[in-house]
Amino acid sequence: MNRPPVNSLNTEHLEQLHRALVRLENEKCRGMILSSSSPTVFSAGLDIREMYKPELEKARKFWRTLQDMWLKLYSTPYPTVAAIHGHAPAGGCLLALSCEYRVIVPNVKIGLNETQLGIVAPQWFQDCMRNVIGERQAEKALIAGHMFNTEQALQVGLVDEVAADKAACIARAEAFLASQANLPLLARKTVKLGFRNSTLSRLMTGREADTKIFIEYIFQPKVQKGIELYLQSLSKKSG
Ligand SMILES: CCCCC/C=C\C/C=C\CC/C=C/CC(=O)SCCNC(=O)CCNC(=O)[C@H](O)C(C)(C)COP(=O)(O)OP(=O)(O)OC[C@H]1O[C@@H](n2cnc3c(N)ncnc32)[C@H](O)[C@@H]1OP(=O)(O)O
Repeated sequence: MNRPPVNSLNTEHLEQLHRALVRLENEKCRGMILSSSSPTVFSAGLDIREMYKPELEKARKFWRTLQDMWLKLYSTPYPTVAAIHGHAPAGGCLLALSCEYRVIVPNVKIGLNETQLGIVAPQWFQDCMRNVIGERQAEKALIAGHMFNTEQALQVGLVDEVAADKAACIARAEAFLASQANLPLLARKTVKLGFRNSTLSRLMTGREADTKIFIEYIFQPKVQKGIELYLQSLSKKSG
């Protein structure tokens, strides 16, 4: 990902990611490392400005593009690793959770923090967390909107490994891909999709309902007010 300053996910960036995933699949790619050009941020999650006083059709397109990108990422036939050498809140955490393996560096925060922002992580975000860290830990983390530090993320199983820095993180991600290289492709893909099928189907069969929930939620005046205040707090911080 290369969308400075924080790889926030707007419609255009989501479309780029989706196109890249389609191309990798068409080219029969043998593995992907999802990484960031930023030295300190993996991805800041959804671009909050896409949800602030949006036009209805633009908001719908934004959400559908996110769904398209995630459905592709979660179901890739090739192995995927997230090299998390920077913070990964909310949608950034979703990207990492959607890969098959996660390597992180020290001093990083990662988690689905939506509750803390006064919004609710959609069901499929929650499913991804549950699938990785289990029901009990996911429930606790989601209710609190907890951001895990590196050590906590490793302890709870949210990530698989800690590497010293970006170079080591990429090297460990490559090592994971190498460990998968000799597995028969069809068998590997079939098992992966078997594990992920119920989560994928839940969104695929409920896409319109999911979009409707998103639209109804973000268009509430009190939610808009919360988004406005959050945006102000973010830009005050950097200003
Ligand atoms: C089961 C039933 C379900 C029902 C569900 C119903 C409805 C669902 C409805 C809504 C769900 C919506 C889901 C949302 C998921 C998300 O991803 S929301 C996004 C959450 N992201 C965050 O909270 C991260 C915020 N950012 C940060 O914490 C920090 O920026 C950082 C990532 C840790 C990096 O810090 P750093 O110090 O390096 O950078 P700055 O903070 O100075 O930021 C630089 C610059 O970037 C802007 N910015 C940061 N994050 C975002 C963002 N996510 N979107 C847009 N812009 C962002 C920041 O404002 C600065 O801008 P500048 O002032 O112009 O320089």
